[in-house]
Amino acid sequence: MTLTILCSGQGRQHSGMFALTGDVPEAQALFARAAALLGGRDPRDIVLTENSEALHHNRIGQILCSLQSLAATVALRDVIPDRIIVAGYSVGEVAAWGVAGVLSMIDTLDLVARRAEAMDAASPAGDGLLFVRGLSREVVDALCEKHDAAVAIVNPDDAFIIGGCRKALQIIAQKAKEMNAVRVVDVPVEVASHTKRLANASSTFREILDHVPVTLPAPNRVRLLSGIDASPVADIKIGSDKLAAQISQTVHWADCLQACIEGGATAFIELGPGPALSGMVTAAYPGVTARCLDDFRTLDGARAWLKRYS
Ligand SMILES: CC(C)(COP(=O)(O)OP(=O)(O)OC[C@H]1O[C@@H](n2cnc3c(N)ncnc32)[C@H](O)[C@@H]1OP(=O)(O)O)[C@@H](O)C(=O)NCCC(=O)NCCSC(=O)CC(=O)O
Repeated sequence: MTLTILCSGQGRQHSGMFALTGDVPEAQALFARAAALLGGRDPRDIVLTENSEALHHNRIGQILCSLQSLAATVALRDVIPDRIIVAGYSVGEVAAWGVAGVLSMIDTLDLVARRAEAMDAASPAGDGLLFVRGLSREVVDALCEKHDAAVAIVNPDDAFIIGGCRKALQIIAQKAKEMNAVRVVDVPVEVASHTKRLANASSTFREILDHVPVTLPAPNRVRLLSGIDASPVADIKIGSDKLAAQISQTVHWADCLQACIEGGATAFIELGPGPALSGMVTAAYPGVTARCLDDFRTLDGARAWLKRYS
């Protein structure tokens, strides 16, 4: 039995997201660091007091999502097995490096903040992401080419995240509906992540990575995957190149999940806000168990479930 930990990307931040992790003593240093990165405001207060729009601003969103993956990991550390696969979706890939022990958790949070700043600096105002399910890759590519957008993330089962300026995304959404796409939804993310529009942010982030201590390969029984090609991350230079490149290159998430399955994954837990990734696993691999932290009412419930795999 092999457990896979999935670290969420932006989009599902919510007021109750720290209900299980906020009081965990081992996570207090992480909450304190996140507060320092958020201008002295405690992330637990931010999620309770700010509206949904504020929680989905790029920099705040990246910090909140990553903080939750890291806090949940320290909270559940005693029941996380040594042998795991770790993969992160979008900004979750940086958190995955922290979860895998390749970066210190504090460095991970700092890096996420710097990544967000580089992306905000590089991003034209009014950019965003759109979700489309039910059209082929060829059709989606053609729509993107025509309207100056690009496939940001390839999800399982003909589901795509498309990045571009909101005006272009509106036109693509309309056309996709006319073509009978099964589902078309705006994603509450305010940058066109994983598209060439953020090429400058990749370069900036690559330089930043050179100044952070990285321990690669990961500990013996930890397999860490790269989002852009689903291969194991084993080398510092190549790994850093890919982690920076993913800011402006398509993430092949369907391939990543398939690599987890081929690597022996029999159960998945999503550590982050919301059920987006665990839901994708359940839909794409019906025989595999997938849960997210938000499925549990208590940390003890999550712990009991994880004990089956430790
Ligand atoms: C965009 C979404 C809200 C779309 O989810 P939805 O649930 O609305 O849509 P969906 O198509 O998956 O599911 C709709 C219905 O179809 C069903 N369904 C699911 N999979 C199916 C399949 N393969 N075939 C047929 N039906 C399927 C579901 O059960 C659901 O049923 P029913 O309706 O019966 O329930 C979600 O994918 C999401 O939250 N994604 C995470 C956000 C994201 O992608 N963020 C980008 C990160 S970028 C980032 O992080 C930037 C950075 O920093 O780099």
